[in-house]
Amino acid sequence: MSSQSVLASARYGKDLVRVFRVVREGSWHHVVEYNVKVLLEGNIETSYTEADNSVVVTTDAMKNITYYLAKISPHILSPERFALHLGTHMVSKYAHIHKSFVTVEKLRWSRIPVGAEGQEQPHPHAFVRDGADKRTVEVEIDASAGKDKIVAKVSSGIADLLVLKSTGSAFTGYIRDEYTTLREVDDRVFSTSVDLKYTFAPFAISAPTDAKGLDFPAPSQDTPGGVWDGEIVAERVRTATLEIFALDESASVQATLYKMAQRVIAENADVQTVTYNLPNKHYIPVDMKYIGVDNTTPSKAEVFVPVAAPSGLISATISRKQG
Ligand SMILES: O=c1[nH]c(=O)c2[nH]c(=O)[nH]c2[nH]1
Repeated sequence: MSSQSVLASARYGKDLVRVFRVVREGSWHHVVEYNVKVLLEGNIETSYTEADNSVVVTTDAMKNITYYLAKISPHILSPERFALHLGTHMVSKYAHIHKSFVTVEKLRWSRIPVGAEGQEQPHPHAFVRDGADKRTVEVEIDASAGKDKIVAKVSSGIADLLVLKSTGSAFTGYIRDEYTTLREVDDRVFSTSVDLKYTFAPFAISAPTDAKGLDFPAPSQDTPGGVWDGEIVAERVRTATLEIFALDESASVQATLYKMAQRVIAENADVQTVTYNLPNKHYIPVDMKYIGVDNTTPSKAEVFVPVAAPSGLISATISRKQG
């Protein structure tokens, strides 16, 4: 039995580490809430093949390191930088760990506007969950060429950004054959839950420098508005996505997706590729002919059934043209 199998790959760690951090600037507070995943690769094969736990950094320790860095990292307010800090810390702290994979999901906490109508000011320490969408960051730290030759790959994104428009969307001209029952429409409801991911070019990054490995220098080709300013990029991508969704006279989900992606690439010099996954959440006009009421002609359609399943699923990756 043993000669027939080989350990092809192995990776382990902690998932769903929930952490909330407050940073106080006097009475002006900043807060972040993250769901963190930390996975490691390296010389860990024998823990699988020989029950050798001497190579195991416990997943419990990974959770503790996550909380400790949440306490002391100067990068905690940026999910990109926090993930880079955590990932580089893991490979530099443990000699036999060559790669780390850190995922951070950032939940929305926005300042509550208070004050007289039209003169609202953001509250210094009261926040509201003003959307179910999440900002996501995935970092891969590769130290397999040496602890002084670490390469970082970062991709960021948005998940669960639910949008709907009640006009400004048509769908016509598609293949019509014996399987086609869909009616062509010049006006329909368009709703999707945006899931997108954009990648930055890989870059060299130094290991944490002090004895405890608690800080690390910026990436060598740090550029303003790039991975080091992830919040700026994320806000631009969110705004571009929402604006194109609202303003585009949509010919299809595919065509609107492409316009969103083109704007993301045009506005963010450090973004190399962007991938959108757009479910087409169908809203079907109720047929009321049985009672002599027209609710199916697009201009007369007012009552719809939101259909959870099945949904379309339109996806594409758009890259920056080289050269
Ligand atoms: O925007 C759309 N793209 C499709 O590919 C498709 N297919 C379908 O049935 N409805 C739609 N809508």
